[in-house]
Amino acid sequence: MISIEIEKKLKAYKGQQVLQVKEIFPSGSIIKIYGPSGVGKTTFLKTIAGFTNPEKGKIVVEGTTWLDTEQKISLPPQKRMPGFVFQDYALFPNMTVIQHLEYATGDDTWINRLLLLGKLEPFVDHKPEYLSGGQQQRLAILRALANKPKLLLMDEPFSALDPQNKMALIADLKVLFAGLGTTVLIVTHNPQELDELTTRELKIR
Ligand SMILES: Nc1ncnc2c1ncn2[C@@H]1O[C@H](COP(=O)(O)OP(=O)(O)OP(=O)(O)O)[C@@H](O)[C@H]1O
Repeated sequence: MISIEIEKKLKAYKGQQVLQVKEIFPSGSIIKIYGPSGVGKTTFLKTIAGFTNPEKGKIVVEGTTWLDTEQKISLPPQKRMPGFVFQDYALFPNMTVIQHLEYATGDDTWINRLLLLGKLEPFVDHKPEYLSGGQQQRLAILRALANKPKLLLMDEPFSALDPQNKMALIADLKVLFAGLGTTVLIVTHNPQELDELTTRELKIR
């Protein structure tokens, strides 16, 4: 189970905006997160991962307290280590596809399964600049899955994929998430396209 209660002031251009979320997600649930532009969806994911802190809040993931502002507990990102698919991918420019995955895991069987899922086997020796936008985005997804995280945070993870690749990948991910029992939070601008995959939704207003 993942329990999240946060209150965070956003650096809004005009006025004061507060991101406020109080939710409990069962383990293994897949949640789509949506809401107006600028409401704080990306900031919400970054707060869970520990890249930024809220003024008030408590985050408990599978029995471990990641954050408790009252108790002055805030685990650093490297101790939380959820899988994270960044909106801009954040790939390593000097690493090939295979090196991105080997950096996160030594499990070659798992790496091969991921490469197949992302249709990236022909490109294992390519660095990001020699991949298309869609291939880069798929690599970002595979890298986030490489260490089989219990919690996966995805920020607009399918935005660069054509409809056919998107549908195929979503179907494969559904099976893979179920196998891992991973809880997945997916920020999307297009909630309908995730109907097949997600089991819950969270609207941030
Ligand atoms: N670390 C931070 N602390 C406080 N405010 C932040 C932080 N990072 C971003 N913000 C502010 O939070 C607001 C929301 O940004 P964010 O990117 O989270 O929105 P979003 O809902 O993901 O938007 P979009 O749908 O357009 O991607 C912006 O006004 C931004 O300036």
